Amino acid sequence: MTTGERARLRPVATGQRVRVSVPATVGNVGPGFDCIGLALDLRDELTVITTDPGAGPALTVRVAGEAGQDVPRDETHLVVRTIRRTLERAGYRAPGLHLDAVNVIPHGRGLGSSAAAIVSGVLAANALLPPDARADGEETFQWCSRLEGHPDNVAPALFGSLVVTWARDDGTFGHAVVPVAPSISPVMAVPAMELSTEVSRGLLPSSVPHAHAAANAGRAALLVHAIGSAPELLAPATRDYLHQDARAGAMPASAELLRTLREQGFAAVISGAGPSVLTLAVDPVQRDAVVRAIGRHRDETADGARWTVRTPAVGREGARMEEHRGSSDISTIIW
Ligand SMILES: Nc1ncnc2c1ncn2[C@@H]1O[C@H](COP(=O)(O)OP(=O)(O)O)[C@@H](O)[C@H]1O
Ligand SMILES: N[C@@H](CCOP(=O)(O)O)C(=O)O
Repeated sequence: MTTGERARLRPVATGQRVRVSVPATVGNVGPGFDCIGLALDLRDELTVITTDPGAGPALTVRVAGEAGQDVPRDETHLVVRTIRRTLERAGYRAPGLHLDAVNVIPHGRGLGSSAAAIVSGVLAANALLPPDARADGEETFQWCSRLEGHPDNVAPALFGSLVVTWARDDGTFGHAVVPVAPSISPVMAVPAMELSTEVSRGLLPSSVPHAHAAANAGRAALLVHAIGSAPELLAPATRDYLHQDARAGAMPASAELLRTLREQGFAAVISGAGPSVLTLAVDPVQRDAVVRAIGRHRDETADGARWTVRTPAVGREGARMEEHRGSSDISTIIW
């Protein structure tokens, strides 16, 4: 944006307060590379207030929880950058901004923290705009996907549940939400190490054998059936042929845990680009068995991964956006 264009941006109203909550997401879910994602009930919370810059600093950022010490507090903060870009795209700017973030989603572990940050920023910015300048749901999905690059994270972050996405010929994305069978119980094993999505994507081959592509198509189709109405098929339905082996060298402990769990018949996958390992248990009884199996693996192997095990429910609700008017607690849910 040129200086002249920037000067023409209109300020959004000061004194607005919006709150957004966005779930963690598991990209790929095994064979759904870059196109299937699942929301988990682990949610980042963000409050954004527009302030009068004459009365204090132009930007203040408060962060608690995951990566609280690591993320920047300035204009380079991912949510701040996203808010600014989204306002500018609509012809507006923020006079002064205060952000209050409570992060629950671990960073760089394959749980879609960057998608959650981008979705939070886009929804917050949209709510700060005058109603007639706001983007609708479809436009919001396209813009978030463009900023993030991975619709398999963005779609479940926005809409919840399991979502199948596809690239249209014109470069936009479609999405279809698939209900998840009520008994399905996720188990997430999160290692201490981080792996950036960018680094993990750099390990992928530029082409794959036709037989692998064909086998993968069968498993991805089966996944959509299994997750909705046939959880007993989840183990074969989560077999991937496109990305997990290629990335294993960057996360050997995750690859080893994945192998151990799949050998026991559990539906384990690398979560997103890794290095966390997600298992979709068919019901809560199997979920407890998976947790015990991870515990045994941890005791028997000195892999140094320092696994943390979490059992969040499926995120049946996507992002939630509340707009607060004035100083009262009365809010309107607008997403
Ligand atoms: N809530 C957040 N606030 C600020 N930056 C964030 C937030 N979430 C993610 N990020 C940025 O995104 C990076 C992680 O993104 P990525 O490598 O795609 O991993 P993943 O999305 O799997 O957690 C973090 O290191 C941080 O720079
Ligand atoms: N389809 C993407 C998913 C990346 O998810 P993240 O949570 O690791 O950012 C990929 O496999 O690269």
